[in-house]
Amino acid sequence: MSQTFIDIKNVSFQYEYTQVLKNISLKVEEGDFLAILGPNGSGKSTLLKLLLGLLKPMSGEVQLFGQSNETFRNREWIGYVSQKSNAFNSGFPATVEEVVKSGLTKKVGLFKKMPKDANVKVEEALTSVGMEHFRSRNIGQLSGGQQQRVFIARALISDPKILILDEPTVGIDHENVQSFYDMLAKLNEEQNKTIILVTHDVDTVSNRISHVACLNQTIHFHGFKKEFDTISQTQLDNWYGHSVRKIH
Ligand SMILES: Nc1ncnc2c1ncn2[C@@H]1O[C@H](COP(=O)(O)OP(=O)(O)OP(=O)(O)O)[C@@H](O)[C@H]1O
Repeated sequence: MSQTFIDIKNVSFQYEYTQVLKNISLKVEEGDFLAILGPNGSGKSTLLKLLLGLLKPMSGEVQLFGQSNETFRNREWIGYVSQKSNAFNSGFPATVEEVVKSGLTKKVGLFKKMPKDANVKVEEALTSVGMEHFRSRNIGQLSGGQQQRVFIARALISDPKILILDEPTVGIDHENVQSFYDMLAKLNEEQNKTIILVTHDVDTVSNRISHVACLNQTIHFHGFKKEFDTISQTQLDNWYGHSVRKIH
């Protein structure tokens, strides 16, 4: 039986004056490949920050691997790639290898020595995202989509159980979005990574995803991708507050 990795129980959150999330309940099981969809400002990044323990709910509780987020210590089990991580200018002085290796500091600590097999781990992580031939390249000389893959490799190097990606397809052109999802699906299927990705773009939700959650202050829908496909355009427009395109 699969294990519940994330259990969000009736969580509400507000910044000083703005109520952002109301009574959110959501479970993520081991092996899920979940897309969280919602318009700009619907609370997606805030929800991720609550999951990562960067914010605390006003009410309700977030449990990670059966433990309260407050006391959860195995942070290396969760790999996170933030929004706009792929925004280096061409002169940025770091190679792909250096960027990926820096992901190990989460596991070994900032001032500890790198493990002997660090180079092998870099190779494995880069191969997982199809970037093994770019190891010596300067990070700033890669395209947005290639940089995004490198940051996923950086998150993968500490062998997380969950990979959380905030709007990873922003800046990737349409032809490459599908191969990007294929790469994520491979991580999900072959390496059993549970994946949560956030996007405000209904268009980019690929069939490779197993589950979809629609968020706009509350969770309007959470279920299998094939159930999501049966939701009417009008219903989606209502949740979004404006017209959205759903492309099959
Ligand atoms: N630090 C903050 N202080 C006050 N309000 C904030 C803060 N961060 C976000 N907000 C507000 O909370 C709401 C939700 O923001 P959030 O970034 O979670 O939305 P989002 O769904 O990720 O949006 P986007 O798709 O544009 O990235 C917005 O109205 C935003 O202006």
